[in-house]
Amino acid sequence: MLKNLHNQWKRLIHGFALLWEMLKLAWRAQPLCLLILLLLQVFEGLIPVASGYISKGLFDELSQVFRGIPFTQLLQGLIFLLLAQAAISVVGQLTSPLQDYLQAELNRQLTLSIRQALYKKMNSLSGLAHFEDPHFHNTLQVVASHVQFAPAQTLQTFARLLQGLITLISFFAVLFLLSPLLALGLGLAVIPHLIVQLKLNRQQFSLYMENSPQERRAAYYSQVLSWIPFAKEVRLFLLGDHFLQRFTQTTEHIYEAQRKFQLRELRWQGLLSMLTSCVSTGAFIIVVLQAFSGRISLGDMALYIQAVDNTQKTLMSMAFALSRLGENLLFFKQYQEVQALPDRISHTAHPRPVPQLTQGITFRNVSFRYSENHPWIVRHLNLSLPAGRCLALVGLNGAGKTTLVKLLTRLYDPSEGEILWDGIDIREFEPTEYRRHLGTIFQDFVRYELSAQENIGLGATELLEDLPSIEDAARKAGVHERLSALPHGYQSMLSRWMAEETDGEEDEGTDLSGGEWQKLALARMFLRNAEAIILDEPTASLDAQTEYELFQQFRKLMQNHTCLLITHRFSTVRMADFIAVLEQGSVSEYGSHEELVEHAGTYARLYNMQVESYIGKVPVQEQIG
Ligand SMILES: Nc1ncnc2c1ncn2[C@@H]1O[C@H](COP(=O)(O)OP(=O)(O)OP(=O)(O)O)[C@@H](O)[C@H]1O
Repeated sequence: MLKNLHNQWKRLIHGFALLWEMLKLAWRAQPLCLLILLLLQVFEGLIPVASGYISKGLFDELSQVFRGIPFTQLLQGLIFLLLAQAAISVVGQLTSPLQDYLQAELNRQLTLSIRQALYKKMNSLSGLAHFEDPHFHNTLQVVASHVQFAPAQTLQTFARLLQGLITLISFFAVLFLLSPLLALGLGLAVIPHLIVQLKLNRQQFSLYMENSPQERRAAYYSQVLSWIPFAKEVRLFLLGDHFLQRFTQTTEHIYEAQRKFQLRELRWQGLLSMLTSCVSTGAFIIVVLQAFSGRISLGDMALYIQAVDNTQKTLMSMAFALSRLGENLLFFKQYQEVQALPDRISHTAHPRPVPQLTQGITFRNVSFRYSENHPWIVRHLNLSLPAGRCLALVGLNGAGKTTLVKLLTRLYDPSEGEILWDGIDIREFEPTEYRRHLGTIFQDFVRYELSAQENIGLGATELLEDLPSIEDAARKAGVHERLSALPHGYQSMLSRWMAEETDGEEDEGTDLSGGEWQKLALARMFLRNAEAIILDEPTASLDAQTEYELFQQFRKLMQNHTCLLITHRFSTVRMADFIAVLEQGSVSEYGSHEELVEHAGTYARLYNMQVESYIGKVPVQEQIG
């Protein structure tokens, strides 16, 4: 029991420490608003006790009339009391809208600064590991679902607590003067409330964490049902009802857990309300008996009855506010957890400047697995990519080609071994600085729901407004003609979902074909003009002729660039200076196309299989000649 109380106490202290942190953020966001709000709360907290004293005065005046004192003698006091009551009422009414405005302004600033800090933190995580960790997403789910309202609610609740505390202290002092025992009894009656609320808070937090994966699943199903990328397949595979059923089942599962918790809460609150009623009835009886025995005046009785009533109500509302506060502070705790996450990519205290690549990139004895519970994907791999040359990486599905790209781009660091850039371990560079030297396209490149110009311009944000450079990049990727012919040229929105007015004209938005999008992604990479180019299946959606033409041009354009190319199309692979075959996590063959064909190993087998599959359609000479 004592240990339990101690734990509850520790949690309460921790809750207040979190609240203090939140108040510091609010102070930084809008100090003046916060200060005025707090002063207004103190003022509002004193109103009930002031009203209580005015009531006492009125009742005492009234009892004097009953005792035969002429009304005219009492008039002056009566007018003063009525004016004071009117003043309190008017000021109370006036401060209410002001309070609403200040609260809203403070909420806006605080929510914005918390969201900014959250996304800044996300941006600072330079690796992918956290984004693929389910625990991280559970935490993020709680933060993301609360960030819109939790800071505001926390402040409101804090304001209510402060106001309640002022009211409580003032009435408590009044009651203490009447009977210290009575005041103590009322004070002690709140302890069970507090213990139960803290316990319920903890259970609610566990409920959030338990429900978090389900919430994510439900959010995903609702995306599948309503987002454009899923619309085609959902309709053609008739998946609508299936996903609706999954969504409903998952949501009902979440609701069931919430229902159980709320019923438990209801039971406890019912019990506590009975306790409160007993205590306040006892207190009323004591006050009334004191009045009947003549120990206190009629006005005193009115004041004490108000004091008992208000103390109880305030205690109840404070206990409720504490539970709200607890819930919202849990959000803040998760937020702090996200803020404290270390980047899983190593950062050196004294990063070295990234030199221009003159010798090449070398993988030296590199091994990698996604986590200790995952199998090795890359094992003791050695590979070199000479500067200014093009290396094609070949291997079956799942051989680890994309994983190598993730290592080279520092989305992950190798578990063992090192990757060298002109002999320097790439971990000695600052990741962002290092990435400026890379131009990378993944097979799952992003189709930004933005204009054509922005889609290319994002390759080098400093050139976002530089249309000639963007057009030049589009020309290199062979997509300039298509983009120029769009209704609003490069300003056309490549989205039917985010379309808006362009140059004062209605733009319904448009979409590109898969191959055109791929060319656009290539244009984005060309705009970057990086010295090392990494292309992970950049041409999967291009037709054979376009791919052939593009690579002819690509070789010319990339003459002085170092290039790592991953593709399953051997017609493209053979254009590379070197080819490496990846098997069972390491390089099994390395050489030029001719050397590897002659070697008659895996490469030759895969190459011949692909050529044979074309033979019926295209003359052999055209394929291998
Ligand atoms: N984030 C991840 N977490 C755990 N395992 C992963 C992750 N990403 C990839 N893998 C596993 O690593 C292995 C290699 O995947 P990778 O994407 O590197 O292969 P690939 O050679 O590029 O394949 P493909 O030719 O199909 O694109 C696969 O078995 C895959 O299941």
